[in-house]
Amino acid sequence: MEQEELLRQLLDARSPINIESLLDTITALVNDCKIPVLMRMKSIDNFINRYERVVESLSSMRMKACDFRQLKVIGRGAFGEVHLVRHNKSNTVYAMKMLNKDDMIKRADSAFFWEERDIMAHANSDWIVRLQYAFQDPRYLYMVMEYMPGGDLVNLMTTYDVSEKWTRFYTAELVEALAALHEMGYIHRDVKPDNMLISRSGHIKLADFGTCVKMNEGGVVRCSTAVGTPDYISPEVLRNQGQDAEFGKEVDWWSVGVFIYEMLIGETPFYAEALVSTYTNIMNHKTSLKFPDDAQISEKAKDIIKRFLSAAPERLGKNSVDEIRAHRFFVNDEWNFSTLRNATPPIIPTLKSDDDTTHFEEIESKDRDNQETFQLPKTFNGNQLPFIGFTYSNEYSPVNGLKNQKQL
Ligand SMILES: CN(C)[C@H]1CCc2nc(NC(=O)c3cccc([C@H]4CCCN4C(=O)Nc4cccc(C#N)c4)c3)sc2C1
Repeated sequence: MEQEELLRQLLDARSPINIESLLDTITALVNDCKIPVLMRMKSIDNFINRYERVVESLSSMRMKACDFRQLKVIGRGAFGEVHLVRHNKSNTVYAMKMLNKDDMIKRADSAFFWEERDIMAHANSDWIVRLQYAFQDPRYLYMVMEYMPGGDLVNLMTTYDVSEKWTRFYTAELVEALAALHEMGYIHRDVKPDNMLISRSGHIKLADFGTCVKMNEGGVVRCSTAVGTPDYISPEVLRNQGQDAEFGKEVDWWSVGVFIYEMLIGETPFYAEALVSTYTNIMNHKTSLKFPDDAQISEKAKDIIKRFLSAAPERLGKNSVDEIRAHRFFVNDEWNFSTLRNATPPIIPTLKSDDDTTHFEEIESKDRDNQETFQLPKTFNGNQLPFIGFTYSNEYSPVNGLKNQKQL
């Protein structure tokens, strides 16, 4: 029986001792010990002599960056970039996010990517960008994700004057996407147009889950760091900065209110030159929330914005997603929440090819990966340990290969 159970864990993509994780472990150990000062110790020198070539040949057989052709930089974040790439073997185009391990170690910030990896790997939802592969080398983590050729909603808002009809459609899709994420037990905490991407069909998906956090059984999160982008952050997350605060998924519904306002008015409701003034406006939202007199915005749009931009206990969505879906702002004669996925989106991206990037801003690549920025550590720091278990494949991998064998 133990044999069976052990074999099951080796083949289970979610098990910490699945084969991909064990291969990560031996690779990490060799990379962390293969430094001259450590190899003066006999036991380490013997270990490296036995395993160095094993790990080299292993790495040549596993997925690596050069299996992909870099086509274009399509995005940049705090610890890395997203590139449009083409997989040499399948010729398929993907968005490949690269996170710099050195930066994460230096900033002691090397755990946020687990939620992003797990959500995109296991969501299996039309509303969440899918992870095809995750792999790594001594310098970077790589997430190979589906390419969203329509770009993000920031780009859409700067390209078009968004009508209430369009806003209704994108807000409904955002509500469904957040409902799916909350259903998985996560709060996003950084909902903003930059994280809503348009697929080839014109429907949107949530992306960039670095700020996500798992709710506990009570559906709340105890966490002091205020994470998120100032303009979209809810008052309760702001107020409790530093102290151990408890908040729930309603923080995401606040951001939906900011999103609707921004699409209809053209700027965020609490924007101010100085950051501290933005915070003050958010804390005093009861008095600071204003609609410009010349804004063409319907009463029902104003109402839903006010219902989202209210204190947590009475915020729309606090009790259920259905109370959001029932709001009269969404009433229209073309779709409802159950037919939304089949409705015709406002914009269907016109694409000349599968690697068309016209809907993404030009970004020059910061090619910092020249060697000198990468100095060998002086002693064993275990710098590769935080990344063990990150490697994942949505399809063929040693794990699935073994699973498909008859004898298992
Ligand atoms: C402070 N700690 C705790 C952490 C809080 C959360 C966090 N997130 C980070 N994130 C990053 O460092 C990062 C790197 C590249 C791109 C992107 C996004 C921002 C720009 C575009 N982007 C993105 O993910 N795009 C994307 C994603 C999926 C598909 C497609 C396509 N097509 C495009 C983010 S660093 C960091 C620190």
